[in-house]
Amino acid sequence: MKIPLITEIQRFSLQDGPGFRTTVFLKGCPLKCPWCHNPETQRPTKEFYYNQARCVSCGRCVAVCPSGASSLVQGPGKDLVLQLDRSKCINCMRCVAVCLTEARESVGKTMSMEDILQEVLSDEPFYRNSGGGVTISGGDPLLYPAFTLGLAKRIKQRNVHVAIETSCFPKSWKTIQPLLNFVDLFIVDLKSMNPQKHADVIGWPLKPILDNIERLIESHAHVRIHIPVIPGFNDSQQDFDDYIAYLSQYSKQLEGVDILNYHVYGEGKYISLGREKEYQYMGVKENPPEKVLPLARGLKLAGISSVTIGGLVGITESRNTSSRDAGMQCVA
Ligand SMILES: C[S@@+](CC[C@H](N)C(=O)[O-])C[C@H]1O[C@@H](n2cnc3c(N)ncnc32)[C@H](O)[C@@H]1O
Ligand code: SF4
Ligand code: SF4
Ligand code: SF4
Repeated sequence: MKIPLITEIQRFSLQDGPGFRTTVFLKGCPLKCPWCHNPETQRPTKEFYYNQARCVSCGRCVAVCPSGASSLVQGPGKDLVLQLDRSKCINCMRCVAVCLTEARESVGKTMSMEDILQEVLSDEPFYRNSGGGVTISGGDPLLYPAFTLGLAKRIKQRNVHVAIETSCFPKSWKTIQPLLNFVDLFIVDLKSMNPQKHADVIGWPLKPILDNIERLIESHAHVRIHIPVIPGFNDSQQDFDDYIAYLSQYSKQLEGVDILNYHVYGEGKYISLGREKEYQYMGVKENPPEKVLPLARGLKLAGISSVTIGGLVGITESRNTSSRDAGMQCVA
């Protein structure tokens, strides 16, 4: 079984499903959404953040670096400054271990299934009181189907609600089907309805994703759709109409749709990972919330009962009640 690194276990999360949740972020994703706010979860291997503001140019990392990726060079004044050449880095993490100021921070932790379970189940009483549970996210949990299945099973054994947040990318339904018995809610991201744009920009075909959504619905799984609305990518009226036309076919079966307006929270992480050059959205302004209202209204008019802008923030529902029945924030 392929075991993922964990980038974070986020407690008291309100946006990754109903109620109070703990979200487990797995490291690794085969898609390449250029706006992704979790760039640290894209690569499956360990890497590190470098926060220049915390660096005191002590040179400890230079002394241990086996590849010459870290060096001290003359700065603009007389002082030496640290220079980091990530192209030489072999991710040995020695520099992280010796840095005393936390200018270097490791991303991706090795954890056993038992460690993860212990941490996520420590908030069981909060889940019961709020109708919450555990969300497995990333990266993409379906990159690690056996691990995700194992984790979901163990959490379900404690009668705790399990959600997974995924782009549903696998080309084979066989990867997803075994999860049906152990996952209470599939939160599926639909990044574009345009097959060409989907393949060109995200690097993955749209068709298998739509097939998987349809199979989930046919299997009576609880499904919420996330639509990230990204400036210049899928925020035109044509894009909105395409989403509405497709999702209206499933208006009665879907739990709901959450519209996620693009935000810039990932910017600092791209810089700390040394990937600012590949982040095409650096400096791109967020759309005003009213930009997505035509999409929200269109989805409501198409008969989708639960449509939110921003996700299920603060929703309370009793356990074993689907979010379809919950009193959630509705728009339009
Ligand atoms: C980081 S993804 C992880 C789970 C899975 N890989 C997916 O794409 O659904 C979690 C959610 O964050 C959303 N997201 C990613 N970057 C975003 C951004 N810059 N602004 C708004 N939402 C974003 C995605 O659309 C998805 O709904
Ligand atoms: S060990 Fe830390 S503080 Fe010292 S030079 Fe390296 S990054 Fe900067
Ligand atoms: S992780 Fe990279 S920069 Fe740090 S010591 Fe190892 S090779 Fe050098
Ligand atoms: S699929 Fe999710 S985790 Fe992967 S790049 Fe896209 S938004 Fe990020």
